[in-house]
Amino acid sequence: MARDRNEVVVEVKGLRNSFGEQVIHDGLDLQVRRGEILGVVGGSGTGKSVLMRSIIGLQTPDAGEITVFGQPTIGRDETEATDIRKRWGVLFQGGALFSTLTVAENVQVPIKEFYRHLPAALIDEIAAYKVVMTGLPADAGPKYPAELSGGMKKRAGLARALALDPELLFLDEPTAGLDPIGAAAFDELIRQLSRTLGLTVFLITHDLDTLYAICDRVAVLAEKKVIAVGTIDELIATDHPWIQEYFEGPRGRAAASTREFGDPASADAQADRHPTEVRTNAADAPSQGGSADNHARDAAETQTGTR
Ligand SMILES: Nc1ncnc2c1ncn2[C@@H]1O[C@H](COP(=O)(O)OP(=O)(O)OP(=O)(O)O)[C@@H](O)[C@H]1O
Repeated sequence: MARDRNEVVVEVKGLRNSFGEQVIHDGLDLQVRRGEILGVVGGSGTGKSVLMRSIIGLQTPDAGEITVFGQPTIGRDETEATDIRKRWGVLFQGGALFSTLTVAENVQVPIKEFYRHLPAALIDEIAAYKVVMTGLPADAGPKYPAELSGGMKKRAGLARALALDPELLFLDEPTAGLDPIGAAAFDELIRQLSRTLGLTVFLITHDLDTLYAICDRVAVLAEKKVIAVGTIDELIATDHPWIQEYFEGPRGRAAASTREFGDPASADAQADRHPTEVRTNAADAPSQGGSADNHARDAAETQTGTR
């Protein structure tokens, strides 16, 4: 049965997060719709990763409501939380693979966690399929992360995120650290997978090329909330200074010109837009909190949470 592309898959209402005196989010609202690739941007330290961690249950907010697939995620008992978690995959910043496991074993971690009674041969087969699905050569399965290039590590992390056939994919800066060709290839992979598998994608990025190439809508974090959501053209039409500087500055213009000169991926993305809504509020520039040790933190989370 065809799925309603206006269905809200993730809904965040009135989110508040703080660390001691530092308030990260206050009154943050956001919706992610079925089948869209939603880019999430904002200055460093504006709380993009904390938002993602709140949605996936790694961060307990001070206040607010979060529903995923129509079900509240805060305060659920373990069984209910597990049932929801099975339906999403996460690629953390840096890939966060277990360094002592091979690629195939990394991909098997969530399968064994959630479906421990599956026969070993079937788990092997599923993992091998996911490895190939992300464009890795079949012989990458027995390799350790240290033997892989940066781009291959990202693909291995993506294979693990896809292990359970998720409907919803969270990606935290997936192209960070990749060369432009590798980044464009990874963008294309995400776009293809999202189309083929009907995935909904929540994608944190600083990469303007990624936004133009594959995102249906973009949410801008600033001033402790989501100050605007819409297509890039709609965002550019707003007069918020950070949005203007971001999209109309030299790097933004360079990324836009790539689109204008016929990048096929972005042309498709533009042609298949969802109905959009643009909201903006106060015109102040966003706060620029420092964000230390994100990579170490994500790796630590992966050690405990597998995704
Ligand atoms: N566990 C934590 N304890 C204390 N402060 C934290 C914690 N997690 C995040 N922060 C702080 O919250 C703020 C937002 O962090 P977050 O990692 O979400 O930012 P970000 O927008 O993803 O930044 P970047 O673009 O640099 O990755 C930062 O100031 C960060 O230092």
